[in-house]
Amino acid sequence: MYADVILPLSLAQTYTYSVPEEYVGQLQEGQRVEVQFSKNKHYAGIIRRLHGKAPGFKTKPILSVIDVEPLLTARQLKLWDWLAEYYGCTLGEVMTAGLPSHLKMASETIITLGPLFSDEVTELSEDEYLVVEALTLQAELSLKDIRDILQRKTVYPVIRNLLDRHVVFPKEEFTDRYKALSVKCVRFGPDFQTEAQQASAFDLVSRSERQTAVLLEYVQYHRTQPYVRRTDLCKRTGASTGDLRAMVKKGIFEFYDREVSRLSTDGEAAADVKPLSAQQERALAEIRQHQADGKPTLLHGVTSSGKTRVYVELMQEAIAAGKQVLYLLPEIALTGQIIKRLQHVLGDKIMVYHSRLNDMERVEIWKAVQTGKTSVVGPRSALFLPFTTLDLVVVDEEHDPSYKQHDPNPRYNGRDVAMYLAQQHGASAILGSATPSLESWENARSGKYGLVTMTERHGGTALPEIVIANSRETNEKGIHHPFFTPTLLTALRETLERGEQAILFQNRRGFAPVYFCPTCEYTVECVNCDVSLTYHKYQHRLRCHCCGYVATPPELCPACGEPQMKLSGTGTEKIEDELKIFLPEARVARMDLDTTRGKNALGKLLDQFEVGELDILVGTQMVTKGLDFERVGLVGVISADQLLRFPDFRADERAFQLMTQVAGRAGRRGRRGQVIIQAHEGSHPVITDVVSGDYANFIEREAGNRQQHAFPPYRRMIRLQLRHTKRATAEDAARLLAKWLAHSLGDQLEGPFEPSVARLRTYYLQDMVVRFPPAATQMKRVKTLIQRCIDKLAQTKGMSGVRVVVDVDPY
Ligand SMILES: Nc1ncnc2c1ncn2[C@@H]1O[C@H](COP(=O)(O)OP(=O)(O)OP(=O)(O)O)[C@@H](O)[C@H]1O
Ligand SMILES: [Zn+2]
Repeated sequence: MYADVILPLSLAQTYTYSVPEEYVGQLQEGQRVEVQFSKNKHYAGIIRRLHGKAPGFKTKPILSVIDVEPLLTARQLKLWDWLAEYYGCTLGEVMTAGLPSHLKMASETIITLGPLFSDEVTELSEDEYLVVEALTLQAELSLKDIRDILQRKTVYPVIRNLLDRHVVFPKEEFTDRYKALSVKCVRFGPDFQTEAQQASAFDLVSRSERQTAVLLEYVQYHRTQPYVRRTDLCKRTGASTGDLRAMVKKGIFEFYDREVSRLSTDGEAAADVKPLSAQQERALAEIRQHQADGKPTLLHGVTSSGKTRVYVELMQEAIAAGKQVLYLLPEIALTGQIIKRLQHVLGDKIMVYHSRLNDMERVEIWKAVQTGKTSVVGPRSALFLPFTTLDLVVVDEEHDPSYKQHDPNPRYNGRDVAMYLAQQHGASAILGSATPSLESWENARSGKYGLVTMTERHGGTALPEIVIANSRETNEKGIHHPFFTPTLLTALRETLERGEQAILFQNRRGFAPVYFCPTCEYTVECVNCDVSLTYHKYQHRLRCHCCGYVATPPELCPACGEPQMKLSGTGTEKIEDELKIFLPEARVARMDLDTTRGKNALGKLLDQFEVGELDILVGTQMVTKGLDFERVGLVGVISADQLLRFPDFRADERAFQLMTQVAGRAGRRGRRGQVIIQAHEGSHPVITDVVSGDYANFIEREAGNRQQHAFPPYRRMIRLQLRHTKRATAEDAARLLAKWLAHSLGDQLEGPFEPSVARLRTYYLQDMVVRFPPAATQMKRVKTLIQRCIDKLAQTKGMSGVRVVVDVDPY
């Protein structure tokens, strides 16, 4: 008997091993087994198939069985198959993306003793004991070391047991594992424990209306909530922390820190949700109709129309029926308010899966999901969890480009995989956005999806007023500023005077994207990539935004020796910097990749903005995503032209989405918000549609353009990228491959050509693009052809080192 095993490698789909007599009858698909790969390398692989067909080579035996029960469900294996097939990658690459590293073990995996380990952990087997003893002496060991220590070939089952019992840990996740999050809460002080004492507290505060209100609210709120957070109490009564402190001084209250798990709300009771508005009721009824017809729904609701409340209603229902829900979000939106809102109403029934979790937390969620009782909110990686009773899949902000994984394989689109997953489970699916992607809009138009629209903002607030400021505008002295028009500055001042907040959007981080010599026009470029280095003022460094290369800015021009290097272009850092000159009093913070790298940095920033410790938030596209703040009165788009100039067939769509989304952050409650878009080309049709909020007009024109120029979704698209460290080899390979492909594809093939960044991380790049009609048979034909040609290239003399990256739906 033989087993085809998936290994975390990108060579072949599976690797065949023989099943030793002792394991026959024990093995199942989806189980992990330990196998030897090369001479010295062991892996935990996953059984994909068991069969009796001997391969044409001598097989190695399976060394040990790691799992008693399969780790992967049959559905997951099918999903993996589909991903590998559709996106043209290996199952091993899917495995690498889909399994928490805790569950992948390989010879080089390093383990250490867990910090909670004490000698009291008994019931260690003899082998386990040996490992633990070695670890107390040596701090860390690789699985290979352990094989030597135990003097046996197979150590994975031993390690698995130790991992499961948290005696040992894979090393990578040692950082901040036990840092529990805590929240400040309020409770009665020791002298106010009885009802009589509590009644007397009212006398103590009778002179202060505010404190009386706080006390009253506390008593009532505490009836429904096991814990009362300080911030909640302040919010509900309008009291300040100072008011509460005064009451602590009187001994009535005391503050305490309550630890909360980062994974769940720790059994906190779910709160009641607000009743649905008429618009939400109607949307819900329509969604149910589409569900009954077995169709996914596209929920197109303007910004702040209250789409989340609609999802929550459906999620509650599914969860109450004992089923699972998967709520997908773009990664960046995950830190914030939406999580709080979901947990507020769904309590510990929903867990948050995101990239900032450590591996142990991931495994914890994996196991919880496997029981079929836990629902999940997460980014695209949550699609790989072992759902068993999935009933509803929500894809929020479905238009968001970050659903696509660009690198490495599998280069999948989370939204599209979500649709497959939903279908696989017979779950209903909802895609939501204020600016639906053209693909989804087209699916709705063709009747494949049901369409539900919400045109009003919740609470009847008007959509913000959008005005265009000409970038060339000068002030009263005739002076022109490169990125602050007088219109924007005036509006900023007025906003702050009203006590409101502002958001400024510029899609470029750093201080200035170009550092050049005005004398000879030399531009400092990355040594690894064909891009100019971005100047970061705060660190006084030049950085490559493609590969991370860092350099000190040269004082003299490296080409001509002139000492007057200059900066050009505008990044978020520069905007933040210059704001200090125009608005010295304003409290400004920046939100981009550079300021949000730390584990909790982003959450902290958003909290500060929420409670009003900041006046202006300057940021990249991060600030456009799903933020819901009460007091944002103004949104400024620093340069619309920059968004529209992007060299991509989706540039217009992206620009429309970004501007509409960021505009939607303004005036979400109460006063109507204001949006200022700075542009040279203010009459660009995309800007006109953003200003009038005319999605229909925009999308119909966009659909027409794409149809006319044969772009997705009216054509399928596959991009091939060849990479090699020698330019000539990359070019030769590209020419060869293109010749073979063109033979069958004719003018469906474009290229080869150099992409706009022609060298990346020391590799020279050559691109080609295949566009073809969307029939499924075509897809199969093209992919088979591509694979054949790539195989042929690999066998061509001198070309074996050329890497070919296949990207299906590369957008
Ligand atoms: N039924 C309701 N009762 C009370 N408040 C509501 C209700 N529905 C929505 N809201 C409030 O309206 C605001 C906007 O809702 P929400 O954030 O869900 O909008 P959205 O459609 O997701 O917007 P965006 O696409 O801009 O993210 C939120 O502050 C939310 O709390
Ligand atoms: Zn670089």
